Amino acid sequence: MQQANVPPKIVFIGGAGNMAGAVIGGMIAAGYPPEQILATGRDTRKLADFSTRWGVAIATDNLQAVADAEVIVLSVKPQVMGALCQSLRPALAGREPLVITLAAGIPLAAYRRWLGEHLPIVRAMPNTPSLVQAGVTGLYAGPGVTQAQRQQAEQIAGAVGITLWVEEESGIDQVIAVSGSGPAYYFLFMEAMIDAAEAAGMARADAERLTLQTALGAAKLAQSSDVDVARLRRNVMSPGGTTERAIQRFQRDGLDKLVAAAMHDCAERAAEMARELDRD
Ligand SMILES: NC(=O)C1=CN([C@@H]2O[C@H](COP(=O)(O)OP(=O)(O)OC[C@H]3O[C@@H](n4cnc5c(N)ncnc54)[C@H](OP(=O)(O)O)[C@@H]3O)[C@@H](O)[C@H]2O)C=CC1
Ligand SMILES: O=C(O)[C@@H]1CCC=N1
Repeated sequence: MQQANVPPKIVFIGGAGNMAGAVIGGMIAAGYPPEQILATGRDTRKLADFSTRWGVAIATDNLQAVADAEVIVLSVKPQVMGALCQSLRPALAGREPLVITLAAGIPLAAYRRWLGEHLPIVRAMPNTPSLVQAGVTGLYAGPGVTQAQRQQAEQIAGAVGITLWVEEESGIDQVIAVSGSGPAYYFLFMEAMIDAAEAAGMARADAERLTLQTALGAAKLAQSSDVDVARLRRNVMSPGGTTERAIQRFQRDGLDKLVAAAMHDCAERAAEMARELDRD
């Protein structure tokens, strides 16, 4: 029985991986007690390093790890999720811990098949900036998830950034295309700017410093501003000036169509992954 004011004991399966690691790091930075977190994995060295960094408990035995967990976060790659869930099933029979899955492209129906119909399951789609508490997490609650369990999911995701609950499961694929995969789009754009600045003669370290601070500044300005991003862009573009010339090039070469097509491909890949599961 959970004591008043003690946050739930959470087990992260695949806890030292990129995504769960970012969520755990962000939660601890936000004050979540590390002793309430258990991270599992297969690589003992990686787990030990992770535990040294964050002070959380670690384990390689998933079945033992979930035995008394109130919340179980599944964060393995989609390709191994089915086998993992089926291996957990015996430990979950007759119990109803909240299961939160971070995986892209696996529908709720598959978890219900693998784990049992009785479990309350939330699909969450976070992103790696959760590590610095600047994350975004999309959330979708399956059947049987209680209001208290929604709040538990919200408490975890809300500790590391902003949250958005979607009413339809397909909304998770839209969240993937915007914020789940989105950090990689910005990193790609930054890489391109750094490479171009270096090619034009700037020292790489200077190019990195200027590019990152510009990205941060633009995002902060947009977040604190009461005008939209199109207006902020126009504020930088003096008529007949330098920015206008650069923006004209982006627009002439179809940046908006390219972005829309890439986001479409991203969401479509999530749907395709779900179809591949059905064929297995
Ligand atoms: N990366 C991202 O930006 C995002 C990822 N996601 C989702 O998060 C999930 C994890 O992705 P990501 O963190 O990038 O992948 P990683 O490969 O970094 O992490 C997965 C972890 O799972 C562990 N693992 C594999 N098999 C088992 C097992 N049987 N038992 C316990 N642990 C196991 C691995 O540990 P070991 O090395 O010890 O085997 C590894 O640390 C995916 O489903 C992905 O769709 C969602 C949103 C964003
Ligand atoms: O690329 C992927 O499949 C995962 C899901 C969202 C971000 N990374």
